[in-house]
Amino acid sequence: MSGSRLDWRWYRLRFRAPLETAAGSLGTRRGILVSVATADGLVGLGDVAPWPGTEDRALPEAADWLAALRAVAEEGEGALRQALERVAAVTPGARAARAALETALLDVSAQRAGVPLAFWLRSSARSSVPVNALIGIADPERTVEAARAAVAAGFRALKLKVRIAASEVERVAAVRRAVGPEVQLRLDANASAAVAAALAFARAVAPLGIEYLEQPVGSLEELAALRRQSPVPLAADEVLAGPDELERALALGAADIVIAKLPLVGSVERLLDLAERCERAGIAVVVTSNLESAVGLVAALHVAAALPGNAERAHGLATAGLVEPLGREPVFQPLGGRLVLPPGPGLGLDRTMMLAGEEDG
Ligand SMILES: O=C(O)CCC(=O)c1ccccc1C(=O)O
Ligand SMILES: [Mg+2]
Repeated sequence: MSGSRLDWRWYRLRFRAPLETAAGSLGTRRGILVSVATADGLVGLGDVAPWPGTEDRALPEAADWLAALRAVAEEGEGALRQALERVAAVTPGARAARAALETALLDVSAQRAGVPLAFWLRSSARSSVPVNALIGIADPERTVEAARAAVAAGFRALKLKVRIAASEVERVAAVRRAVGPEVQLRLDANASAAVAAALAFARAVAPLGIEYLEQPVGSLEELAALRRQSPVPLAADEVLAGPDELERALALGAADIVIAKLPLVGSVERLLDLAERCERAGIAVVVTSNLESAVGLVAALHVAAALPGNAERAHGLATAGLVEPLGREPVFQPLGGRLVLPPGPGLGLDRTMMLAGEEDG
């Protein structure tokens, strides 16, 4: 038999505690696990994990996009690979599905070559990646406690979710006092403020030594305007969701740092190309999870390990512990502030373990 098989299963992740952000509180998230089984007996995996909170619209788009490729997969793996290049992925759901299918096919290729996916993508990849701890919005005491615990566990970078408000400056200052001057602090405001308020906030936190302020305002134009005056470097995240937004961000000079999430970019290979371009333009790329299952998280880890640029830059991948694992999947918990690639070929996941499990979502 020369055909391949494309399958998928809906999942639901439950947060151990709600994650509070300036854009709202997250208690669950849904996604779709994708598998490609090849004629030579390999199984590749991918994760459809659109922006949390957009699942109602994006997951049906993703499932429709996958359904259109199921018959192509039966013609064979080669036909599926060609279709992946040809078939447009216009909607956010289709882009997340495209990222998942491409991940599954790359997983298969790297397994065939007998190397971890990161090394299949780039021979000079690294086998571990520094990561930032993620701390949601909470009162100052709990924030400081979480920051101390993260530093004690070996994290050298912390990302605090913040609101753009005068009261938040004191919370950030309390963290800086608790962790000392060496730990990197990143602040993420999730597109919640206007330019004037964001500028006042940036000026107020600048003396605390902030690595960057992530997406304080909603649009690229606002980010560009803010960046002309902000004493703190700015990162673009949710504003990059569209297919051409990174081009616009570069043209506008909207960001010092680009946050790259695989389901939003829609392609591993495109993400790596964009990262090359950003690095040449002096813009740092930080890969983050999208709060997905172990499949999407480990895919992002391989991509982060294959990125060009500073190998010691921390990425936003310390999120496995925030949610209940799906069944018996491995939990990618950082050790000493780093995530280590699983040693096996491809994504390095046990395929049978990932595919067993109830449909949910
Ligand atoms: O960057 C991290 O440390 C974790 C990832 C994260 O914060 C995130 C996860 C899902 C959706 C949005 C975001 C975000 O950066 O705003
Ligand atoms: Mg963000």
